[in-house]
Amino acid sequence: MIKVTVPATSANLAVGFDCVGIAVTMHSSFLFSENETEHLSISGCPAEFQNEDNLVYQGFKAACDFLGEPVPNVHIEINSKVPVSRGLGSSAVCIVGGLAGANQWFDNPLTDQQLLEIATEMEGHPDNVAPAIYGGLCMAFIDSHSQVQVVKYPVNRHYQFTAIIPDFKISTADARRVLPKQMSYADVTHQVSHSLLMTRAIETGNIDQLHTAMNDRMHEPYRQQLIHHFPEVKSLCNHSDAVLYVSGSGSTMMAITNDSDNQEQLISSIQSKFPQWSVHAVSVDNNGFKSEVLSDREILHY
Ligand SMILES: Nc1ncnc2c1ncn2[C@@H]1O[C@H](COP(=O)(O)OP(=O)(O)OP(=O)(O)O)[C@@H](O)[C@H]1O
Ligand SMILES: N[C@@H](CCO)C(=O)O
Repeated sequence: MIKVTVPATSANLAVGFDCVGIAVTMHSSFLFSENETEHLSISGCPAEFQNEDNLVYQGFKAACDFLGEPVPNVHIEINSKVPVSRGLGSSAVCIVGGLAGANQWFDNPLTDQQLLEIATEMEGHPDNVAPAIYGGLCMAFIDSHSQVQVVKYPVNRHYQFTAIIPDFKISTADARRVLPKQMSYADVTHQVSHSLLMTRAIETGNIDQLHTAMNDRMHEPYRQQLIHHFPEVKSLCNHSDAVLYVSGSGSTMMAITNDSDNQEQLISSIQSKFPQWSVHAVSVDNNGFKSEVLSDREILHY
């Protein structure tokens, strides 16, 4: 039996739309085993995803196709801690999980770069799949030769991340539909300068610079209409000196602090104002996905 563990990812970091994402310590795991009765069965996820269209299976199949191998009859057990359509990269987690499961099945012939290329094609943009594969804060883009380039940036160890997860979904497709088709030169200049400052402030731990940097003009102004209570959350963050951004395409909002008292104060203020939401303190996952073949003894523990 094969086990793959994949971290959730938080994309965009405000001014890094479609090219920056960070892996965090919230994980989903996937078990792959031979299926002796049918070509596919899936357990552990909502019934609506227990079919051929399941993204874990689609990833599994894509890797088999890439390798020119017949798709094995498989049972997939999903244990997902990453909420669906909440801006924490659940689709990227599934795609990377399926690709890595098939790769392990055939003794890992694919490199991480090849997994990245296939995953990016499936997801449409690399900002979630890159950190799910490599861990840490990744800047990733498709270059003029159609290759996916990735650069990892350091994250200052004094920062704390808090995922504020509302009780409603926003699908990425819906959140992309509200975006304008064009930007002015002035807005592009704003975006480039602020994203450079963002990566620098993330590295140095200068939270004042991070406040200045995370002022997005590409997507957050348009997506805030989909995230009820964004202004109230922002105001609570201001009281705790926390920087706030829309994680991926929402609905999760990610807060960054550099003082643990501020983080605790923020968590308790969000919990009392929005008791139906979940709030998680998370750290950076620097490793990315992990795949392994479980021993008989380990299988017994499942
Ligand atoms: N546990 C799961 N089991 C099966 N499919 C899942 C699971 N979690 C997510 N998915 C798939 O991922 C889709 C959600 O992807 P979507 O891009 O809308 O949101 P997201 O990836 O969570 O958010 P974002 O890309 O903004 O971080 C679901 O419709 C489903 O196809
Ligand atoms: N960069 C993507 C992340 C969500 O998949 C977006 O904001 O639409």
